[in-house]
Amino acid sequence: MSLPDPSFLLARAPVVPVVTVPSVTAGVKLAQALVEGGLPLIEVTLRTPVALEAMAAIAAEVPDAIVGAGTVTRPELIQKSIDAGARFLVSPGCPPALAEALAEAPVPVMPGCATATEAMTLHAMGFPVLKLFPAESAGGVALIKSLAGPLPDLRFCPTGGIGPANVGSYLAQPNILAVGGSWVAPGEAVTMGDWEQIAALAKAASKLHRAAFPL
Ligand SMILES: O=C(O)C(=O)C[C@H](O)[C@H](O)COP(=O)(O)O
Repeated sequence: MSLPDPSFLLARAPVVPVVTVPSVTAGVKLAQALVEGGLPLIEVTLRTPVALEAMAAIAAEVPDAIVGAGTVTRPELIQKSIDAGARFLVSPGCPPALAEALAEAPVPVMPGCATATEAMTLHAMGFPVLKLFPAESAGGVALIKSLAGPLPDLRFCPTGGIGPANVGSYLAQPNILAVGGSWVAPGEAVTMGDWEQIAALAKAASKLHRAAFPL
């Protein structure tokens, strides 16, 4: 069985900003800055009360943004996210009931895994691209390289602990399509409304080279 494939979305940018929005207005401004910097894919974490509303506002007001929902930890968040305009879904981990519900979603999903067993379970369910989370503490680039041998068909979008210092080594792996991270939208810059800084960080990230998608 094959499920909707996130690869065509991830082809758009090497970095998926993982953003936590304090308000709807900040979410829209943040999305505009990220798009301006060249990062159209935006994962809005469902960690703040305004997250769904902010996602809907981004979908309506920032037409070049491709907004998705992150921190999808419970099945009931799937339809709510899609109703709010999410075009992809991301989960930090994947207990069986959540994995089964995500496998029914009509949009591409990147379910989270951190071990070979979790990756194999999700792959057997038909998910073609997995989030590796928390990437750095779970084993980082070494883990991704190790998984490439026995699981050559799997592709990853690692997230957690990735930043300017190590992003290049992740994107050099052919089984990594893109990485996720919050470093392009630092909380302080969001709070201060420093959209120029965020656009500049996004611009630098958008130019990163990926082994999986030769430019
Ligand atoms: O909220 C979720 O769904 C998550 O899975 C966690 C995020 O992906 C990480 O918090 C981003 O990691 P950092 O770039 O290290 O900040």
